[in-house]
Amino acid sequence: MTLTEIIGAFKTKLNASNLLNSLEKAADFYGESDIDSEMDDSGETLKNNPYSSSDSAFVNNAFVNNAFVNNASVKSLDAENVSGNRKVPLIKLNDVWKIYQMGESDFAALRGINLEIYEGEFLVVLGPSGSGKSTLMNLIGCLDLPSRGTVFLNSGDISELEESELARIRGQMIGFIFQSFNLIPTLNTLENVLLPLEFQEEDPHTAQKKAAYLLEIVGLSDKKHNLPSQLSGGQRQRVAIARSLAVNPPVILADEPTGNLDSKTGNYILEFLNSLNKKEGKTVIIVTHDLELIKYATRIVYIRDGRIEKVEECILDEGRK
Ligand SMILES: Nc1ncnc2c1ncn2[C@@H]1O[C@H](COP(=O)(O)OP(=O)(O)OP(=O)(O)O)[C@@H](O)[C@H]1O
Repeated sequence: MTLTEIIGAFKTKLNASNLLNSLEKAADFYGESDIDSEMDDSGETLKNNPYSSSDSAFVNNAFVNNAFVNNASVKSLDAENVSGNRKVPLIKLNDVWKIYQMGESDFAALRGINLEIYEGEFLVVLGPSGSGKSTLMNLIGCLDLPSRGTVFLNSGDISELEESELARIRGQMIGFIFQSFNLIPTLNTLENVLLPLEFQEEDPHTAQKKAAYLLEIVGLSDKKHNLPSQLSGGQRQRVAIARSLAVNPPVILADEPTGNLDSKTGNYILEFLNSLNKKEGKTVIIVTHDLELIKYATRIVYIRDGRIEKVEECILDEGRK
């Protein structure tokens, strides 16, 4: 199987019926009332959902059964090599160290991290400023490589991959939501959301429809032609979320997603991520120092001074689903 075929197997659709709750929340939040008109008679599909033509369900078992890379030289943790019925982790960090050079001296930002992350988790990584959260997120998101130890992404050792392969996996598998939004200042809202689709060489007409659809989901249909500088912080964050969802990635990594937002917008964004996790089955990984976020977590990883201090499993009650 080629890398393209493997990635193709992971490309999934946004399930329209499952998105309705998110849309309804968005409608409530922004005081819009025309969302119902988008539904067909059964109330289950959105007429204009450009993601609904795909034929695969979101949670695809292929995701846990295939390595990213069909390369004999890559260390593999194939299902057959795992004893019993234990699931194969989507992401696995094995004794990971990150050491930054500081002039003559070295600084170890991560010191022997061991962590397994499974498909469908809502993982919250909590820790004080400087504890290594962003460094950890960069490694989980294949944006950086460890100084020592190994990062496996769906059983493939990422350090064995060419940068071009890593970039491709990042582009198609992982939606990043950063504190700084990372929007391109010279591109308007629509163009920013179109960017990853163009990178993926999506057909221009479909790409336009997808971008418009996502801006509708995040309540910014009327801001398509605004530049980032003409948006509020919360609106920029919502554009960043729309862009991160454009290629429908199965994994969403967020670094302080509510960082500088007012509490209403922050809550809306968290509810939206929660909905993507609980209803769409997307794996959500958030690094933060905000204790408020733990109410959404299925697991909490506490990090301090570059080490995992403790890991807590969370049992969700009905009200938090
Ligand atoms: N490129 C770098 N060079 C040197 N030191 C770095 C570099 N990046 C991060 N560090 C150091 O590594 C440590 C961990 O940084 P990191 O950004 O991961 O922390 P954090 O937990 O995300 O902090 P915050 O919550 O303030 O964003 C800090 O002491 C930081 O100063």
